[in-house]
Order: sequence, then C-alpha cells, then structure tokens
Amino acid sequence: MIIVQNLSKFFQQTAAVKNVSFEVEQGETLVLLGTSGSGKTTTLRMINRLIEPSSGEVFINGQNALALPAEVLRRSIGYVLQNNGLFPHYTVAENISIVPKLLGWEKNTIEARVRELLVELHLDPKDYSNRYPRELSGGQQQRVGLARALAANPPILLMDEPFGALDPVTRSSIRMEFLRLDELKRKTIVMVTHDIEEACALGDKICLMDGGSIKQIGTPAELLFNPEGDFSRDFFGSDRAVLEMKSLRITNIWPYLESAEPDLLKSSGQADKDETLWMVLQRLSAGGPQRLLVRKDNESKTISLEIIFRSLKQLKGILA
Ligand SMILES: Nc1ncnc2c1ncn2[C@@H]1O[C@H](COP(=O)(O)OP(=O)(O)OP(=O)(O)O)[C@@H](O)[C@H]1O
Repeated sequence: MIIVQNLSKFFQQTAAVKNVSFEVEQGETLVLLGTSGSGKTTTLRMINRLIEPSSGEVFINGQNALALPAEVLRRSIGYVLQNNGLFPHYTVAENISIVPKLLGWEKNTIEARVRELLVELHLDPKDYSNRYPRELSGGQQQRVGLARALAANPPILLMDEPFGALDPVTRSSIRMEFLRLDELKRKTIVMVTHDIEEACALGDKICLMDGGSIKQIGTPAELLFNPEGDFSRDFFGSDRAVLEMKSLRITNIWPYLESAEPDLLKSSGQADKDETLWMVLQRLSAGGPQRLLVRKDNESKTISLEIIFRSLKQLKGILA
C-alpha cells in the first residue's frame, strides 16, 4: 500500500533523512520510533508531501506520489498532528467537516458522518458538535483531531505524535480506545512517536531511526528479542523486560501455554490469540500478577513462563 524507496531530505547541508526505505501493507500500522531529531517527522511528512523529498520515491497503491498533484494526494491521506491542529474559530462539527466539504459532499451526508464519528469517539454529538476547541480537554481535542482526519474515510492515516500533548494517564487510556476503534483497524497507518511503550502497543512493525537512518525494522517482538546492533539493543534499555511481556502475543506462545498452563488460559474463557499476554493477564487478575517472567531459550526455541500471584486467593479466583 505504501512503499518508500531511498528517501532522503537535506535541509541546506544537513541530512535530516538518509536513504530510508520501507513498506507498509494494507491495514498495517508502522511506527517510526527514535530519539529527538532522528528524522521521524520529516519522513512522515514526505509521504504526503508536506515536505518534498530531496531524492527517493514514494508509492501509494502503486502510484508514484510525487507525480500526483499534492492536494489530490493529501485528500486521500488523513493526517493527525501532535497538537491536533484544530481551527480555533471553527466548531467541532466544522473542523470535522473540512475535507468532506472540500470534496463536495452533500450537507446531510456530512452531518451524518460528523455524528457517526463523534459517537464512535465517545463525544455526545448533542453536547459537543457546536463547541469550540478551547471548550474541550486535551484528550477531547485529540479525538476531534482524529475524527477530522478520518472524516472522508481515507485509506491511509499519518499520525505525528498523536498522544504527545497528553498527560500519561489520558495518553494511555486514549491509546487503548484508539486500538479498539473498528475504523482504525482497517486503515494503513504510519505513526511517529518517541514513546517506546506506545510503539510496542500500537505498531505491527516498528521502524527504529537514528541520525536520519533506519537502524532496524521489524515487529516489536523482533526488535526486542533480536536487536540488530548496539543501538537497537540499548534503545529499549531498562524497559525491556516489561516491553517484552507487552509485545508478546498469545499466538507467539500459544503452543507453550497450552501445554504449560492449560487451566490458566481456559479460565479466562476468552483469551484472544491476538491480545498481548500482558493484557490477558491484566484482565485475569486486576492489578496483574505480582511477578511475571518470560524466558526464551534460543537453542531449544522454547518460552517458559513464571507467574507468581499475589496470593493463593488471587490464583484461586482466577482459576475458579
Ligand atoms: N525545516 C527545517 N529546516 C532545517 N532543518 C530541519 C527542518 N526540519 C527538520 N530539520 C532538522 O532535521 C532533523 C530531523 O528532524 P525531524 O523533525 O524529522 O526529527 P524527529 O525525529 O521528528 O524529531 P522530534 O522527535 O524531536 O520531533 C533535525 O536535525 C532537525 O533539526
């Protein structure tokens, strides 16, 4: 769906992005992760040509993006900015309607779409449609920013630090909300963040960048368990243990779990193979187990789990 080939950007003498190449399949989320100044935003903005590349190519559905008029390209790509970029003098409904209006949609269709998006994003249309951005909390503004990007139902969504301006608690709850949105599940998404946990939670693939270049691309589990080089290894630092837990999908360890802890999984009754082990365990026991270790043995290719619950009562409660 998106192919980026040898993309580079020079600002005067400075190489902000150097020979970056990646592919994002339809419905996939690729996260651009890296330190400050590593070229993430520049890379993202070259996809919809808010920044014109110095060299390299971008293909969207097989079409050369650099050969299309930039406005046409941008109408098929939703864009969510870090500080939401809402127009302060437009109401919520007007902000969300911008692209559908540009595309000449009928008034009734636009109104219905605005209502639908507000409901989906948990903002009561009666209460919020006519508010101005300043009358919303940061999290609500961010939801409206997302609704605006989704309004014309673009197949591709680019998100630049979409949760960056939020406090950690709001950030993590909105992130969970976004993960569950059906509308987002169908999109091809490229997202910038410097938050490692966010990258692991949201990315099907992570593109780890440093100094304008890609250091490694892979699934969160690949980057965590098989880092290529010192930069990748050091990047996750002390967060590694928890992140490994969070990035492991039940599918990855299903065969081992079935033989090792059948009761545990059966007791959940609904352990979804796509969920991370962490989420399942959190659901199983409010507050999570006291200690949870995953060990991977590369030679025998086995994964062992050590789960220590807070009390016998907690364990019995789960298995009941
Ligand atoms: N318009 C510009 N003119 C000159 N240099 C720029 C411009 N935009 C970005 N740069 C430089 O390009 C490099 C990459 O910037 P970019 O914003 O892509 O990084 P980033 O990884 O998104 O950083 P952050 O996480 O801090 O937003 C930086 O060194 C930055 O100073």
